Amino acid sequence: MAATPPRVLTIAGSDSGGGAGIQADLRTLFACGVHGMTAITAVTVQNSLGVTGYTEIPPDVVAAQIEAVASDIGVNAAKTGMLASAAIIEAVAAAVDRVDVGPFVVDPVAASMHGHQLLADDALDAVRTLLFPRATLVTPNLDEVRLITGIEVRSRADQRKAAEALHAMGPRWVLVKGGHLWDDPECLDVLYDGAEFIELVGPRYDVKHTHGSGDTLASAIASQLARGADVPSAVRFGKDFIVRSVAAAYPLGAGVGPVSPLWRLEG
Ligand SMILES: Nc1ncnc2c1ncn2[C@@H]1O[C@H](COP(=O)(O)OP(=O)(O)O)[C@@H](O)[C@H]1O
Ligand SMILES: Cc1ncc(COP(=O)(O)OP(=O)(O)O)c(N)n1
Repeated sequence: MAATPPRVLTIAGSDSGGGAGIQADLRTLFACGVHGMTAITAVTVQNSLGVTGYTEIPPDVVAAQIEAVASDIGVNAAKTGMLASAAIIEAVAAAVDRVDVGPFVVDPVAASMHGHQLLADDALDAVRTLLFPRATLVTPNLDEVRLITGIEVRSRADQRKAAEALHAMGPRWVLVKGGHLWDDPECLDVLYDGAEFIELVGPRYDVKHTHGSGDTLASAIASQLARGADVPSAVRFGKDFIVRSVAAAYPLGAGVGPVSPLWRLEG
């Protein structure tokens, strides 16, 4: 009998195309050698061309999924993705107060890469006041930074200003991802704990297929937090993991294909 691996809970939406959301999280968690568990928040109708609709899961069912796995299996780290509504965020915040989910990574997913809204407008306040203060780490992209703080990031210096503004909302660590800083020849992500800035620099690959990159990064980070890594080490692992996964991205359908963690299972 094998030993039980670390256990990671993802609280996120389903992507029927398999590129992002719960599907990307489980694929990444498996590739990182941990046991993945799910609290599904919404079922999206999605393919490589975008999202055409979604149905939300009732908030009490989202909370019940979290409590069911935490009370029996145990959770060494958790991450969030699409949470859809203020009511679901309220249910998630209350659930993670009731049970121990370990380090809590909040990826404040607001829209798909094609621009389809995945979070209600009136839920932003709940992200700021209910999720961020409970987070070990928040991982917004630059669109999410603008929605949450009002700061338009146009440079690496702006990324630091945004990190300070986000940190003031209560998370222990902030990772401002720089994938959308299109003019930057590299992809710089800035990690901040209120005292020190840590720059994670990676190449910017000229690829179309980057669907699910945010989910893959946050899941890879959560896998290391579940193993007991500190946040800077977990984020360094995640950055290396996403760079290799973007390099391994593949075409799918007529639109944008997914980044792929399968490189980790090969050879
Ligand atoms: N073309 C790319 N080449 C290499 N790394 C990338 C590329 N695009 C994004 N990344 C990296 O993928 C991660 C997610 O990036 P980002 O696009 O900013 O967020 P999101 O996927 O949530 O929109 C970050 O670590 C970022 O630096
Ligand atoms: C169900 C679901 N969750 C999250 C996303 C966002 O993924 P994507 O569109 O690839 O955007 P980024 O990963 O770049 O933030 C989604 N589309 N569906």
